Amino acid sequence: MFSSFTWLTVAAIVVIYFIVSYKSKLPAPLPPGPKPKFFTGNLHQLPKTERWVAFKDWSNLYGPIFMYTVFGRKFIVLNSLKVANDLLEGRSNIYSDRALFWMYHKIIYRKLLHSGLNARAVNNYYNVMDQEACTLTENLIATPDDFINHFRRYAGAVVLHLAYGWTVTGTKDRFVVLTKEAFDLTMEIIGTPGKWMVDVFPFCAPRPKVRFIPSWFPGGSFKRKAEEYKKVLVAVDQIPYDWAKQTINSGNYIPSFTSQHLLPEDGHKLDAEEDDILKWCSSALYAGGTDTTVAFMTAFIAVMTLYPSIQETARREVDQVIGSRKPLFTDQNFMPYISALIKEIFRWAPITPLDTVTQPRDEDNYPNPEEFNPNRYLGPNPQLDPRKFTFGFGRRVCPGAVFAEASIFINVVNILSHFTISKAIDANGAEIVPKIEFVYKVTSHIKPFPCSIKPRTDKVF
Ligand code: HEM
Repeated sequence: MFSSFTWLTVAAIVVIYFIVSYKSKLPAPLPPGPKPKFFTGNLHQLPKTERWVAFKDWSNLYGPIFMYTVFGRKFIVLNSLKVANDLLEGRSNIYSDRALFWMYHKIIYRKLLHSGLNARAVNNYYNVMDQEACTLTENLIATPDDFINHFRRYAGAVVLHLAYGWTVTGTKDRFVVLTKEAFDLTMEIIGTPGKWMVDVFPFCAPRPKVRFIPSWFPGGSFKRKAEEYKKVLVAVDQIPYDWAKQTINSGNYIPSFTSQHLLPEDGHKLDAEEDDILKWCSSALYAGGTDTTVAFMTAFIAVMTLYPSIQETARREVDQVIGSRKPLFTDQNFMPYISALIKEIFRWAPITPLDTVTQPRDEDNYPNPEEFNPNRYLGPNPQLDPRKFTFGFGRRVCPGAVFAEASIFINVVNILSHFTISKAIDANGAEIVPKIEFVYKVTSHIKPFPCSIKPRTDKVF
């Protein structure tokens, strides 16, 4: 017979076993954060523009990892470079996932992207960047106030060339219009938390079980919209890709990311699945490569408008190195101030705010963080290079970083070499100081602002 002591011991072991196994099944605890409201979460506390202001306060209260919610969606913020590096570089195998939309066959997908955009591959695209930079100069001379659209045309043209070997003609170019439409829709869907009922109540996603939600149901318009979106998003994946395949098969094609993978040097033929992934990669290039470049170039013009003495220092270096010739990519090695200027724009006007919004305003790495000052990166004790975070971390790092930096460099130098940027003048003859406001979707942009971009009168080309 067992003694009562034995029974008690067995009972205690069983209870402990159940507690331990129950706890091990519980999800890991979520980080702390501000108390959300029942329906809207922390939306009321999120600033519409400089989000890092709220993030900094929350970080002081809750530590470098905290969480906020918007209409039921949870956002975890890593508010220090150390934490981001530890989790996203050191443990990237568990912390690099994205929403399902982005996870599609990720290994092959990333391999293709990185091999198509490494430094050697990017060499092949210098010519197109150069040609499109000339078109940009012509456009800026013709209609300078339209500078943001000109940047969009530039970025679209180089990326469509890179992805498909397509040459953009005019502003109403077929593929530019198609890809822009798809991009805007994507931003609308994934960039505005809680806009769609499906975001707020994920169970409304158009799965067979919930198809019963009628499209006339309040908030159910996502279903109608989803059909429209699907048409555009399928078209943007398929139409340029089919065109590229057709020209590649005809033998009369411009080398591109698509041709590089459809006709690999080892003669390997893609199977149906690889073909699908390649199609998806090519359209991801547009999504990743255009808006980011436009955001950077817009910030560059804003900074040049606000800080004429920085513009002068930068232009002096450009003139010293290139004189009246065209800039070359190798000129970067001889332009430390321009490199510092580009780094400071990356820090001061972060392009991918969800990844990097707080790091640029981190006082430990950047004393007096609000000040725009390229000298941070010059001299014997340079401050942290913002490219360590602006292009993301670990497995999710931007595959287009080399391409982006080359493209940005050539345009910054070209514009400084050809134009003077200054404040616009109002009807009373007074200078208009542009108000810098950021708009957030997936990327962060400075809102359109007035300025004057005029061809230089002090230089003969
Ligand atoms: C200033 C310019 C750019 C910045 C700051 C930037 C930044 C980033 C960041 C932070 C990510 C990772 C996003 C995440 O963690 O989910 C990313 C992804 C990506 N970028 Fe860039 N990017 C730039 C330009 C470009 C260009 C020019 C291209 C193409 C030519 C490009 C292609 C991509 C692609 C395809 C992805 C997705 C990669 C994946 O899904 O694994 N980017 N970019």
